[in-house]
Amino acid sequence: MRVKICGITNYEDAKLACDYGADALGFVFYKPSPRFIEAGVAKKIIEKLPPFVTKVALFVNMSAESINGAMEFLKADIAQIHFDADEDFFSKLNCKYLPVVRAKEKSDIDKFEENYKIVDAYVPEYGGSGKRVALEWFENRDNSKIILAGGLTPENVFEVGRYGFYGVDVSSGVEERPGKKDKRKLRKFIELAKYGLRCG
Ligand SMILES: O=C(O)c1ccccc1N[C@@H]1O[C@H](COP(=O)(O)O)[C@@H](O)[C@H]1O
Repeated sequence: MRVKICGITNYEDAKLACDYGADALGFVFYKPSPRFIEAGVAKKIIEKLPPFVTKVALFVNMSAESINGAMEFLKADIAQIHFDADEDFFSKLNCKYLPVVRAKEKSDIDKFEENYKIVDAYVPEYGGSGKRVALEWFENRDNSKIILAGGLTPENVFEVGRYGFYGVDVSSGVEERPGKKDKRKLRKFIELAKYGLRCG
């Protein structure tokens, strides 16, 4: 499984995640989040990252025009659209994007059927809440275009291996405090998600 580590706020955490084998890093451009990062700071981190790590910029409730501008400035690879948006909105984006389904019920996970997408648990406030999606919703279906998010930790990531997800996305579950990653949790999460599950 591919692993995205979200909520990167500093180069030290970004470097550690890359060294441990993360496939993607996420930067949160949503001011109320404790993981919010200024665009200028994120840009400097992105410039230093290795070429084979995908740089993801996460947006909440922003216009397509503002997101296009931010993506151009950041030189990030993918925009994570962490709010409900319609086709008209997506058609205005000039960049690669990942829609997020904030799932309240099982039928929600079928949205954006043709796209790669993130499925996160619905919470009224946005993101990084640690709330989980019900895993039984993913039984007996093709999950190969789904990146599972929501409440994943080094302790529970082994549970998701058998569902055939494209990847997993974690933010709060690998932190020592909001906005700061925990070295041991980062390493354990990435190793278990990427390699541990194959043998187990
Ligand atoms: O990480 C944040 O602070 C955040 C803020 C606003 C929207 C989304 C956010 N993070 C995303 O939320 C999910 C689940 O996070 P967690 O692992 O449960 O803490 C994930 O997709 C993050 O990218």
